[in-house]
Amino acid sequence: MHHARSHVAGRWYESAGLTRQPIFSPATGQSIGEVELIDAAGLDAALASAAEGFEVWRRKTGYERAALMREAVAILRSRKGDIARLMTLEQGKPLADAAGEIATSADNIEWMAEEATRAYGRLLVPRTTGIAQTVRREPIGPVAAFCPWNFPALTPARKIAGALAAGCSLILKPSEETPLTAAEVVRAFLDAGLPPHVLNLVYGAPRQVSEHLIGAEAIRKISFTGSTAVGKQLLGLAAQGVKRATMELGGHAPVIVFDDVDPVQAARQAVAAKFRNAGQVCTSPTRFYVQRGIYARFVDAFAEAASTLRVGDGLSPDTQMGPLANERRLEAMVSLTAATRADGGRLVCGGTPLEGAGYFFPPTVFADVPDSARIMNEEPFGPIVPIAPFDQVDEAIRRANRLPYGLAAYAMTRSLSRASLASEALEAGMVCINHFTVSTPSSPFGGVKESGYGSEGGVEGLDAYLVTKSVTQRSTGADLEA
Ligand SMILES: NC(=O)C1=CN([C@@H]2O[C@H](COP(=O)(O)OP(=O)(O)OC[C@H]3O[C@@H](n4cnc5c(N)ncnc54)[C@H](O)[C@@H]3O)[C@@H](O)[C@H]2O)C=CC1
Ligand SMILES: O=Cc1ccc(S(=O)(=O)O)cc1
Repeated sequence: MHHARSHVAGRWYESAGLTRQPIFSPATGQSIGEVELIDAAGLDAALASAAEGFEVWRRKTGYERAALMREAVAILRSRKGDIARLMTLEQGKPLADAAGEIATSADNIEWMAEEATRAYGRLLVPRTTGIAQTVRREPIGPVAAFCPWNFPALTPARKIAGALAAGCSLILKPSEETPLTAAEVVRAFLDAGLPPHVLNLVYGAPRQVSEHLIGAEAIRKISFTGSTAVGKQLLGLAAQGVKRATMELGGHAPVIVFDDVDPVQAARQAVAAKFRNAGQVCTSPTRFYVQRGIYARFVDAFAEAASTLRVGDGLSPDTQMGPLANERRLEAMVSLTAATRADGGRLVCGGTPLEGAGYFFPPTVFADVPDSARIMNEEPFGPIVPIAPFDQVDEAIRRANRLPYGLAAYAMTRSLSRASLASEALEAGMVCINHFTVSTPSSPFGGVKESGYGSEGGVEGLDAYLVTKSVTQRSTGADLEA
């Protein structure tokens, strides 16, 4: 059995009477261990620790921070196989995807470590002699970072990387549903020699933890990845203390497939992206608008590729799509399938939960889904996909932009002018043309509209943890001489 507990002020946190919560394997529905939920005293200790850690870490040079981060990267890479197994066990995704996520996490930390040496300020040209004007970039302060369960390593890694590179300390609250992987990411930094107090790890009742931490004076910035609904609550709390926030919230990514592409190739490429992590990805290609000339062939090819995906336990090497991460998502898929049928969608494949233990739902494809359907408006966050035809280019763009979300958007075309039009007109923080890899370590990851604001990754991901100070210094003049 596995056991997860908070790590506060340089120690694994222990206290009598802490509530314990089971950790479930999504592949079996059975408990694989427990996570201890921190109490208020533990949160206060984490706050004091983060304040102390900030004073230590901000004084390190960018080169010292980078060296430590690179050491953590080496440790993560050396433990990739073991951590990936834990991730698959508690989250469900196929082992190869879990290993890929650890590799990507390491790449992100490595890239941000290099960026730690480039947090340049500016030297301004003064208007008066005897004046030196500089712009300094300084770490914002202790950060509270909240992560969900769909990317149990990458989301913590991105937040830790940006904060540490900038010189901030952190209190990280991963999802209590996938606590084991996040603990291993933190352990890599501790084993690399990160000074105590710089990175605190807490598991707890989410609302209690976020209210306690965001309301505390010590915390200067929050970073949250999760649903738009929870993001709005946390933003409200942050506003009370005028605290900076990075918000990576929900999405409902449109995919516009123009009639100049090969529908079979396009469908196969889209299937691999759509069912990655069983569709539980905020940037998942979600609503497909396919130009009428290739619509029928695209739907057929999509359904064929989707229905031949091998669904099973992520620990099995044959598995291409694992279970949903928790029972709530399975229930949500059953409900959304019924709603999409009732809303006029034509079921092409899937639609019924797989028999047996675990939270398995098959790749499910609906065609002819009207924009009024619930699934065209609510983030499905699972392996169900609605497809609809369109006729005119401007119609497709308008329908793609009609939701309050703006995280990722995709277009497939061989036409340069259509590609340029889509890049410009789609209201999203990330646009991909003819592929589905929305992010790399150097690219800013973030959304617009109700998908949030701020970015992780890229130079923007470092900037998110820095404040700007303008310093004007006059050389000592005769008037000040003793
Ligand atoms: N942007 C993303 O990557 C994610 C988006 N979601 C969205 O949320 C929907 C529902 O997901 P659920 O986990 O069932 O529900 P949820 O919205 O309650 O939770 C989402 C995440 O936020 C955390 N959370 C919830 N309340 C919190 C609070 N008061 N303070 C701090 N953290 C809090 C949870 O621990 C979880 O990790 C999904 O269908 C999807 O639309 C969920 C996970 C990740
Ligand atoms: O849901 C969050 C999320 C989405 C995408 C990626 S990736 O960069 O495409 O791996 C990671 C996390």
